[in-house]
Amino acid sequence: MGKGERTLSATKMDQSRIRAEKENVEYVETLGVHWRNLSVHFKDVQALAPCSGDVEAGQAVALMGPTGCGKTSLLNALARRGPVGGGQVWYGDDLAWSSALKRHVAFVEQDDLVFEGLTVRETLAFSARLRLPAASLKEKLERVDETLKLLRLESCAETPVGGMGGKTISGGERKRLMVGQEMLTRPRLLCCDEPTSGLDSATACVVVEALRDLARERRVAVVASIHQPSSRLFLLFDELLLLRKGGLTYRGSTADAGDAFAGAPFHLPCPAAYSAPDWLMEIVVENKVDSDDEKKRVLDERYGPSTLPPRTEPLRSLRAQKRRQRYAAPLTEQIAVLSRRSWKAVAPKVFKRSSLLLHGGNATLAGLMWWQLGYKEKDVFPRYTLAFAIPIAWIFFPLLDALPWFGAAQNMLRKDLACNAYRLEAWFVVDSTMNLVPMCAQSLMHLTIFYVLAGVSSNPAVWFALYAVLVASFLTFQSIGLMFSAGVSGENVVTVAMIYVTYVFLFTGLFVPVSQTAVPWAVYANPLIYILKLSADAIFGIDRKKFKCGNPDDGTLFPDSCDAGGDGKISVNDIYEEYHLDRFTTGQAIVALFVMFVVARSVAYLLLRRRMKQKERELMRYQDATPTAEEESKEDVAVAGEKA
Ligand SMILES: Nc1ncnc2c1ncn2[C@@H]1O[C@H](COP(=O)(O)OP(=O)(O)OP(=O)(O)O)[C@@H](O)[C@H]1O
Repeated sequence: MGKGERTLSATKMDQSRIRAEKENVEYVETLGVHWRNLSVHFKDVQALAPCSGDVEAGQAVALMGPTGCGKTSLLNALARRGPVGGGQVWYGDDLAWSSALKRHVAFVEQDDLVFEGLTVRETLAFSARLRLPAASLKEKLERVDETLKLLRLESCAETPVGGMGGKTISGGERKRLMVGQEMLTRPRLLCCDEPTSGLDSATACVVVEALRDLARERRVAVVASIHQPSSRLFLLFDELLLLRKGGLTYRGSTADAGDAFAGAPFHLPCPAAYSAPDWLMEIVVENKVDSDDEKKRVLDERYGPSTLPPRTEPLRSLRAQKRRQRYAAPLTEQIAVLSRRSWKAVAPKVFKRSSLLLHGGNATLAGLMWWQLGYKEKDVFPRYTLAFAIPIAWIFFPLLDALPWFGAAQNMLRKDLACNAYRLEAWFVVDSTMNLVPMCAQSLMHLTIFYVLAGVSSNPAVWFALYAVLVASFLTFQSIGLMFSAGVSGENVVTVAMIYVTYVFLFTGLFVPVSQTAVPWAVYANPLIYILKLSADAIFGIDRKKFKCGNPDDGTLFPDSCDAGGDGKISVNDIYEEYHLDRFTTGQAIVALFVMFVVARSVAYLLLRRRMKQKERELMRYQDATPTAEEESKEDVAVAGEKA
């Protein structure tokens, strides 16, 4: 690190100290983590056998071991994202876990969850805006620049993170971006779950170099689980914690690890053809280090849970006068940032070629079928069916479009909610509304083509009314789709949606009179009948044109007007009567649709909330259910006393 950079980070530390003092929060410059006899259980499953260790500030520590030995469980316990079954854990010199520590501890998950459509800089900027408390926008953007530099992401800052076709960032850059998102909050302890999984060894080295630099330059305590590292990558770490199912197998410098079992009673020197990490993994996986009682005894003497002294002095909680607000950004800022983020994903869909072709093609085909309707008796029935044909696409597509909504968003949502980036309500309103924008544009194009080709009316009010019907239609059916998406899991969601679509098309009263069905109320619960009514109101009611009777010898559906004695004109009232369009009023149809929209959207939100809250509650249980400092100190002294 150059002199200039050192001065820069010294200034940053001073700023952090001043900010902490202003907020009357205890300033934490570094934060190692220490654990003694720590174990993790899930009911009867022991996920992590008792083990002890330390990760000091400024150290990069690798966590290795066979699959299922408890690496993730250990990381989760240290970052309080999972249960701590037993033993002691403390932070820094003497801090017990408390919710005030949360902001100093970051966790990088195994999955690379990025919001497709954003660039690297935008991803960091949106995270900064949502996750940095009370800093000005300028400060937040400075933090983004600093993070880009720190993780050597400057050269790809303007490259999309994925999803838009064309150039996107590499796997290694993605991993560094994940670390960068966590580094924005300047944590003192960083836990990474398999940050190199899926990367080739050269790219993995770049990621680990970034972690090591972070540890050295920023005095962050870094602990990362790692699979099959190359020798070069392995030696980038200062220390190794090697786990096996029964506990810790090695704890010490990575440089000495290869020969740790060369002597008696193990006699397992690293063969010349092997790299140290490969050799260590092999002897652990094949149980070569604990194959007899003598080896077990020596292992326990060297690395067993009681080889590091427990803490006997009381612990204390981090002093934080103000109770921190749960969300760093106010609701308005959350909505503004989420809207911009969502818009980035939605904007390319508005004029997506395939969608324009689909809806333009459908409208043209339909327009050719209902070609240039007039106002004669023969046009009455086509105009009636037109009331059905115009909104039909805006029932199907919004419903089907909404089905994958929750499945696609849930992982990202879980990650963002876990770090309190925004409220679920804010995301729900913004995301579901933004997804309507492409529909608004495409339905407008669809209606206009269809309208002109079919010669619906020269009265622009008819066009406006029909567009309003389409908006009502996709609002209602999108809400119903969201409800299915949030409430029904897996493949069943498509099955349920298809059954619902069948119901919507059958229970209209068009095929069998309502009174003759076994469940007449089911017709009235069908949103389609209200959409049909409103669509017919626009076509006949707003236009209010009379239709010229045809030749009476051909037969007529409107004998009162067209047989002898009639005036030769079919009125709107005759049409309403013939097609039972006066079953309910326009006002009743609007109210019914509005109620259905509100109910479906509210149920969708409640179902989503129920699903997300289960996970969130679990996390909060680990993060917030903490004994007071006094209780914890008593407990720790008692544990230490028992051991002594
Ligand atoms: N929530 C849970 N409920 C029940 N058992 C669990 C749970 N989480 C983990 N386990 C079990 O605990 C053991 C340790 O799991 P953990 O994920 O910590 O291992 P790991 O070393 O990280 O594995 P991998 O390298 O495959 O990711 C495994 O046997 C796992 O099945």
